[in-house]
Amino acid sequence: MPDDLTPLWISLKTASVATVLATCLGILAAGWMLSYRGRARGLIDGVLTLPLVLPPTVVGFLLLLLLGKNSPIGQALNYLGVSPIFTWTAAVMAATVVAFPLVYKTVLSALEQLDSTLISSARTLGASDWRIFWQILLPLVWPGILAGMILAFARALGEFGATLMVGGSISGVTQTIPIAIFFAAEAGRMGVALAWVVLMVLISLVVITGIHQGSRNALPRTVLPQAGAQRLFNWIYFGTLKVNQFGLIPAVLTQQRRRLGHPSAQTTRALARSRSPNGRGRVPVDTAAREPGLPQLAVEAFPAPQTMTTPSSNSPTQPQAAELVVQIERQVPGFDLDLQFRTDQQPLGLLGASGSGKTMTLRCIAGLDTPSQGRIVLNGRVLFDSHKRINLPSCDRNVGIVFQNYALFPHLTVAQNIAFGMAAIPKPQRAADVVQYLDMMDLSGLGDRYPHQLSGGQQQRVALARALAIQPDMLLLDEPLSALDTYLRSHVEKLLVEVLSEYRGITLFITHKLEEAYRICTNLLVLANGRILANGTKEAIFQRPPSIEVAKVSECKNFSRARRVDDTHIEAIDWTCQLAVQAPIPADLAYVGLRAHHIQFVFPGEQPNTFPSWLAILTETQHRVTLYLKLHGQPSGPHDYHLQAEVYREKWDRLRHSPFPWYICLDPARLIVMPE
Ligand SMILES: Nc1ncnc2c1ncn2[C@@H]1O[C@H](COP(=O)(O)OP(=O)(O)OP(=O)(O)O)[C@@H](O)[C@H]1O
Repeated sequence: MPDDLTPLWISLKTASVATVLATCLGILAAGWMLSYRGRARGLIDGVLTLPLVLPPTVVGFLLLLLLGKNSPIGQALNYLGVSPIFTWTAAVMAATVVAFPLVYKTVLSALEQLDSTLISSARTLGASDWRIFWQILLPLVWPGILAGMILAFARALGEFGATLMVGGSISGVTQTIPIAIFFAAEAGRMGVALAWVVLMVLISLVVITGIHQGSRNALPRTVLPQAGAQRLFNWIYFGTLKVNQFGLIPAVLTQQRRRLGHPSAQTTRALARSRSPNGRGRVPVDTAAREPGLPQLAVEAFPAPQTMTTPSSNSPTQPQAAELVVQIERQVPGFDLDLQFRTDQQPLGLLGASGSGKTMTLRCIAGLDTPSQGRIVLNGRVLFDSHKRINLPSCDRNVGIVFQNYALFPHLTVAQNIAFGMAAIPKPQRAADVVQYLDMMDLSGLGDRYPHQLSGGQQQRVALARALAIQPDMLLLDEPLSALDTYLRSHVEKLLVEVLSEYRGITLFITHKLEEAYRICTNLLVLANGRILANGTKEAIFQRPPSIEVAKVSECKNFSRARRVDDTHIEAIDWTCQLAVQAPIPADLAYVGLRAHHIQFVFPGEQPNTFPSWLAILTETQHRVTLYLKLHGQPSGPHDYHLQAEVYREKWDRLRHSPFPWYICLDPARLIVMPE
């Protein structure tokens, strides 16, 4: 056994201080690197990682060059009467430098694996980069940080070469265990060296066990809130440091529930009503970039009704109509977005095939993406103007966004999620608001749960409540129902329709499903390849699609090339028939279309455009049957058909027993004529 244990205490002291320093520097460097997208990223990352791959003696030599008496830094320190070389400080520096990359790399990879929509959500909820870092990123990568710290401690504890170079082997000052082992072995004191080795092995085993535990905690994000380390972190951040912002909410919620006596859903729906076009947003009116010539924004355009107990109700002023004007271009490799549209308070549905640019449009409007050029004006407030170099950060746009994957903060409770964007509202009022949002979204009693303890539909309602809670001037809903099953979808959709009917701001609703857009939205914007194909009321787009592309997006199933015969007749080339039409025939007529459910089964000679048809094949759902019909003659196989007709089961049950041919009427009033 060694007679002098000071190397043990020096090692532990040095490794502990170095771990703390390396952790602070590593977290800061990783946080900065996460947002840095410059060209030098690879080079900077390489430099920061270098101590991990360089031999420790090289690191020590470089430190000597940097801090030695002949270096500018060394001379400056000398001038100040400080000389770190061959002191305990030098040993700490050496250990910090070699341990730093382990924290930096571990934290950076943990940050990079985080769902980016969490950061986007936090931004649109008004959080600054600093707040996002402390309240979202850091808690979520806490297990990763822990693992990085343990690795850093192990590395610092075993440090030898660099320490020897800059700290030397001063007994009782810089002589750590590895140095003590080296000199004991060199002096032939093998027993002492062995005793130090056994001690190091024991310490290393403890560290390895710690790493194992740390990595177990770091695994599934959904179990994080249950993890002890995460609880501790939440307690530190949200229970102590941020107690005023979050920690009190559950307690206040309970009090408020009692005080408010569970306000009825009817009453609390009034919350949505208060979302005026320029409601009580976080962006102070006078600090927002303003469209020249446009009237001053009303801060509280739609006063809350008497029953409403919303917190931040200011005195009512003159309402101003909600309006969003978008004129943007965005070029990325392989895709070119070029849009111009204007919308008002009526919900606008963005329809289009996958990759048509719907999400990119939303991200540009929310400030999560920057258009190459153009301008975006919301209620007279210029959010983006490439000519005037205006680009409001998303935290100042007052735009609520709901993502397809909900993007709820997994380490915060439901109440804390909803309250996240309400930092500017006084605490008691904020707590009352949260209660009302929970009630409004039929989530009463779930405020203390974590997102992973909720069903998909409940999570989506929390996401909607969280977006509404910032009282946004605009709601952006990116396929909010697509991850839900049929039952939940119709439930959440009903709630959404109710909320939107009360909401006074702009709503953009992205979906692939025409029926969903039709039920929720008043107007539709049809996109393809980054361009607008159609923009108008849903009825107009549905009844008179301006092109075959729009007709296809609007789920028209039957098309034929067409030629004009006279003012009221066309020839349907693919259907091999002449058709009477009611709509004006465009000069450059190219196609005729008919929706599957508009095909009627009639008696011969009853109506115009009636033709005999035979069944090629059919498909069925529980309610509807799709019949693939061949006109004028019997089909040669299942793929030989002209038209698809959709009928309800009851109709099919009557029709199926009728002998062929079945006579179908292509109603002149229903035929869609489309130009080239
Ligand atoms: N940051 C980016 N860099 C390069 N290409 C991008 C970027 N963001 C989007 N794109 C491309 O732009 C196109 C439009 O993407 P976008 O996500 O807007 O489509 P979408 O209509 O929302 O599709 P979906 O309905 O599948 O979500 C796609 O081809 C996509 O690959």
